[in-house]
Amino acid sequence: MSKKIIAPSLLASDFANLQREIEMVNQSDADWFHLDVMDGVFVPNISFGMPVIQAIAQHAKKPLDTHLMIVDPDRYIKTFGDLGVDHLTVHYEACPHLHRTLQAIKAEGMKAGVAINPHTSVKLLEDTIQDIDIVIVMSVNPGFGGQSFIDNTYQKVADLKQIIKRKNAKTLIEIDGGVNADNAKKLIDHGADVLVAGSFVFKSSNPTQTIKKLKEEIA
Ligand SMILES: O=C(CO)[C@@H](O)[C@H](O)COP(=O)(O)O
Ligand SMILES: [Fe+2]
Repeated sequence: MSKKIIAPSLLASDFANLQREIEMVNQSDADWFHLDVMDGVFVPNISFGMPVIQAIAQHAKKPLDTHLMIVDPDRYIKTFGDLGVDHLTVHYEACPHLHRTLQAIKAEGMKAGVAINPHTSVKLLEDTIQDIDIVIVMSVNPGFGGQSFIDNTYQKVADLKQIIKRKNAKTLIEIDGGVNADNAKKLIDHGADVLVAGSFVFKSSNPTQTIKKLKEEIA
């Protein structure tokens, strides 16, 4: 069985001590950094953008998994590539020419991801799945950390796993939103490969230990 991945979301970290938070993730059992970019249009919130990611990239020693919650993401693909981002995920709902967008991301040397909102069926990815490196199944409505996990995610993960198998694709399934020690193992059992965790990690009293426990939970 392939290695399961934990990606702490810096959205829930202490921005006033960002370097310290990055070092914590560097030293921890976490595998990736998850970076949430929000534009205040696609989602009703604004997080951080290029200058902050540039600063993060200077200190982070693990892959940068970047989740764009923005309209018209094609405008910035080259910029994110130049910043050294490793994975660039766009929203299905924001891309009228998804196949073209995926090719453009790969042409800049990044892994190409597609995120789907809770109301978006995994069936809509059938025709592009072989071109997608990562699918982020949103288990909350995007825009904010600290929300409650939506239960029908389990079924979506199982259905998506079937599509990936049937199409002989190598796509990773990533779950984003409300992930904690209570749902982590069940998500993996349904077919997830990557779990994003924001509040559960950074709002805990010992984030390093929390990451370690999550990793043990899904091992
Ligand atoms: O993309 C998003 C929210 O839109 C996520 O990446 C959150 O940052 C996850 O935070 P928690 O739900 O784990 O607190
Ligand atoms: Fe995210």
